[in-house]
Amino acid sequence: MPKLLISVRSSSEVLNALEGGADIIDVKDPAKGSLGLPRISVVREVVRIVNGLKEVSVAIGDVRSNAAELGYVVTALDSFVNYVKIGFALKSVEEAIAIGREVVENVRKSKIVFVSYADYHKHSFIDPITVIDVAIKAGAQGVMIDTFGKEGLSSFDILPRHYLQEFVNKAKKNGFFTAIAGGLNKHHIKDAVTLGFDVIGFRSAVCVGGRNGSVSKQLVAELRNVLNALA
Ligand SMILES: O=C[C@H](O)COP(=O)(O)O
Repeated sequence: MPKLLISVRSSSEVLNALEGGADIIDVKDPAKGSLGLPRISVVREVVRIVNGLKEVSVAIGDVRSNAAELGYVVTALDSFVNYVKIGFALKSVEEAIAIGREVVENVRKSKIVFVSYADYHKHSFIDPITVIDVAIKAGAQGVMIDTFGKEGLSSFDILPRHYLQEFVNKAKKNGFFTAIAGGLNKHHIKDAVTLGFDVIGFRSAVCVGGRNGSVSKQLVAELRNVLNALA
């Protein structure tokens, strides 16, 4: 059964996510973008509350250039979180490979997830299947699709099913685990399972008060129940 990833923006949301049935607590700052880098103090507090009971991932930004800070960020996060997610908000494959290598070379224990955007076309970013090629060259462990824009369209609204299937097949053939998020709701879970994604991620659908609101235990539990019913 795929893992249920729930994104939190503060430690006060963690218990609701855990008690609702999340498998992965994903820390990000939604006010700073799709994969907004959270403050390290928030990450530390989340890790303390999760206390090893579940996995923790951290988003390190919708990266647009090979900034020197990247290596420092992943070095700081390595080993105390399970996954580090980096968003490739980039137009150049060569730059993406250089950034991917910078991240991978500075991480020993955490798993690296290369995130691409379903709405890549709108922003002229490299597309999700090309990001798998970047992951092959740079050496990540997982690949993920999310949306860059958070104005309502889901990854399933934007990308055709055959594209998503090709993404999963190519990723698995090359040994990567796969994740999908981006405006998903409970009615997307069955499709994500059928396509073979290993992780399904949510934020907006489990928040009261929108994406910048707060995680509801009941809304997380509803997703958990849908997932369990498909097992
Ligand atoms: O990594 C998962 C994302 O936080 C999903 O956010 P969203 O459901 O608001 O698109």
